[in-house]
Amino acid sequence: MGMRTVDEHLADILAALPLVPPLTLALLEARGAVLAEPVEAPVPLPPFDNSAMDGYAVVAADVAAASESDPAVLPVIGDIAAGDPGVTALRPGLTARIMTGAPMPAGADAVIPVEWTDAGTATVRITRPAPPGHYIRRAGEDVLAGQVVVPEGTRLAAAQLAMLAAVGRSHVLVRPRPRVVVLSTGTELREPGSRLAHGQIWDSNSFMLTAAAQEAGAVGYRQETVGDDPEHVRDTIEDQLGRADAIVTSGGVSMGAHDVVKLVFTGAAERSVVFSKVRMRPGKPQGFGLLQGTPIFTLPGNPVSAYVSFQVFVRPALRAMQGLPPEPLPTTGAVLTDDIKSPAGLRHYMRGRLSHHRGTYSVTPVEGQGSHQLQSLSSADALIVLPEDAEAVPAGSHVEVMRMPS
Ligand SMILES: Nc1nc2c(c(=O)[nH]1)N[C@H]1C(S)=C(S)[C@@H](COP(=O)(O)OP(=O)(O)OC[C@H]3O[C@@H](n4cnc5c(N)ncnc54)[C@H](O)[C@@H]3O)O[C@H]1N2
Ligand code: MOO
Repeated sequence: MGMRTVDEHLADILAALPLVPPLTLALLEARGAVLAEPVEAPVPLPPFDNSAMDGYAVVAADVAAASESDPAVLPVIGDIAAGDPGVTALRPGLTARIMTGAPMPAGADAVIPVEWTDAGTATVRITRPAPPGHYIRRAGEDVLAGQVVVPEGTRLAAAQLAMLAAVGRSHVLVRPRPRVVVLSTGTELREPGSRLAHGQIWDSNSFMLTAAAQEAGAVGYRQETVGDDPEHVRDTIEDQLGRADAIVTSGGVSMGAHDVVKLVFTGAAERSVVFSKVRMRPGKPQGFGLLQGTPIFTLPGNPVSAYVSFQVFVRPALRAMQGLPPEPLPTTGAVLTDDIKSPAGLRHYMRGRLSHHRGTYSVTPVEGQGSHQLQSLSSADALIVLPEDAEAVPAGSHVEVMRMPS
């Protein structure tokens, strides 16, 4: 149970994590999942040459001399709508009306937008010339047949789902969002909406951690809180192993006489959970292990400690379980507005508020940096990350800041 650094603790977690097994999902079910196969286009996109405008398909040479004063007048032999092949070929001296997305007829080599014409339906007067190729979208100019359009390891959002549909895929092989079961422990905890007796508080961590799991791209399942009864805690967690890809608990991991999570998993049968002290503030007491192969993160109970622990360890881990790089929250550089002190030897995460002037961020620590002070977390939008060797950091210093999800 020696002290270890944030980086060491995260590296141990990442080394032990399993990947979520891949499965095949329908496209809209796959949003937020990570592609587990490279997807290739079976055909080029567009699949055929087509019109970029509503107008007239022509042989460019027929309109080369057209002008306002001397328009080209051509017979219109029919209409070509998108999805309807209609006219399939055009001889010189003729034209066909064509709509955006409709296939170009053989023989035509340009499209004249309707705005350059009198919009005629039997014959049309064209008042401007166009070079060959004008307003034609060529087959394959978006994607070539056989091209990988979405690589393996891509998280699927709206744009990628569109790409997959556009190459004809209804289902894809993905690593789904991990299912994260969240459990708060503590006999003092009551459900929000119920009455408190002296010494009791409303459970906030399980709501926070479930939402944070969702923000990290996982599926969060909140459990009702459990008291400091080891049997009950063990049974509840074991019951969840079947449906969880990961378990996150809060509370019961420090030095108290009733630190139930620690008690349960320090027993002989469950030695795979390791409890450690990490050189960070807040978030010193941490636990991590595998229960029958399922990762469990036992986070400290102080709400801000639980939040910071989640963002620093659990968020990257959930990404890694889907095969994504284990990146932290998005970070930015900012100029500190106030003098601050930081404990030597610990990585320090302070709640702050970012502001932006003329391309530069500045960050102001918020009042109330105790690990029980949720109001300052709730009013913050950033975590200021102060390295282990920082002690007195004056206003004007450049600091690294993690942006909290909003
Ligand atoms: N003698 C020592 N005491 C403590 C140490 C230590 O090293 N030596 N470490 C302190 C630090 S740092 C932290 S962080 C906490 C971690 O404690 P636990 O993980 O055992 O958490 P609890 O004791 O269960 O709770 C701590 C605190 O947080 C409140 N809490 C817990 N769960 C919730 C919840 N779901 N919603 C809202 N608030 C919650 C709880 O009531 C306590 O006030 O230990 C220090 N002690
Ligand atoms: O580490 Mo505790 O997390 O400082 O409050």
